[in-house]
Amino acid sequence: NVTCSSDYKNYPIFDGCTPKTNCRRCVKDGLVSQEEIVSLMRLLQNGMKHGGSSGGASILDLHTGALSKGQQFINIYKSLESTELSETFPNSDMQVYRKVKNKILAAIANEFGLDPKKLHLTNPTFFSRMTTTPAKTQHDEYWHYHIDKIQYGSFDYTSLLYLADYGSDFKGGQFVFDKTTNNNEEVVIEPRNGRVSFFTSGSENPHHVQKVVEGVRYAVTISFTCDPSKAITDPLDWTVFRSLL
Ligand SMILES: O=C(O)CCC(=O)C(=O)O
Ligand SMILES: [Fe+2]
Repeated sequence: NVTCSSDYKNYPIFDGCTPKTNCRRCVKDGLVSQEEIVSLMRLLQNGMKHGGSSGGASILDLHTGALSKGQQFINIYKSLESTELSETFPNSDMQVYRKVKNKILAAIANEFGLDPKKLHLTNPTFFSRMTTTPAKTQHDEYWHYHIDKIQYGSFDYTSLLYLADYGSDFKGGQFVFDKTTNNNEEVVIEPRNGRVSFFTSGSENPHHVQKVVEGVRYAVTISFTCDPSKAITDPLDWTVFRSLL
């Protein structure tokens, strides 16, 4: 448990959801199965084939279609044909993505004693790939100290799902909760395949990612808000998506 910051007061408050006196950090293993990890890695790798940053950090956002490419971002939903899209992101894997998101939402609601209906997915929610390639733009500089609520605004609860193992798939790249005025100790989270870490998004939980010094680090940032006006929807099935074109 950590003492909640007052960051949340600068935003609309949603009773029974907005962190007030119950701020925490939590790590859970075993929530996501190896089979589910395989599906998520397929989505990530298939998507990255069509892009990838020229620097060390690439993202793929399945909600907006944003994909790092070179020094910029493209919208993969606009740049691929609909048949290519359904091959790149099979519906069965997209279903796993939605299911895993719902499991994490349920775990957060349970941990914080919230009604899961009050918690909504928000932007940005994205896959990340971090490598040792030197940064070319600011977007590649993933290692900076930050506070999610300040950086992203809508976030109230941040979750991170790791898709690679620290120590074997990559070296460096540990997640660090930095010291605060109330908390004089750094806490390091070791990324592990299938490990889910979640925490309240305010200044009580400042953090950074150490630079990756070897190998490739894969993760998903899955973000939640209490503000229904900041909610985003799940990516659609391609059969539905295509019928809308
Ligand atoms: O990948 C991680 O461990 C942390 C990423 C992060 O801090 C963020 O997306 O805001
Ligand atoms: Fe963060």
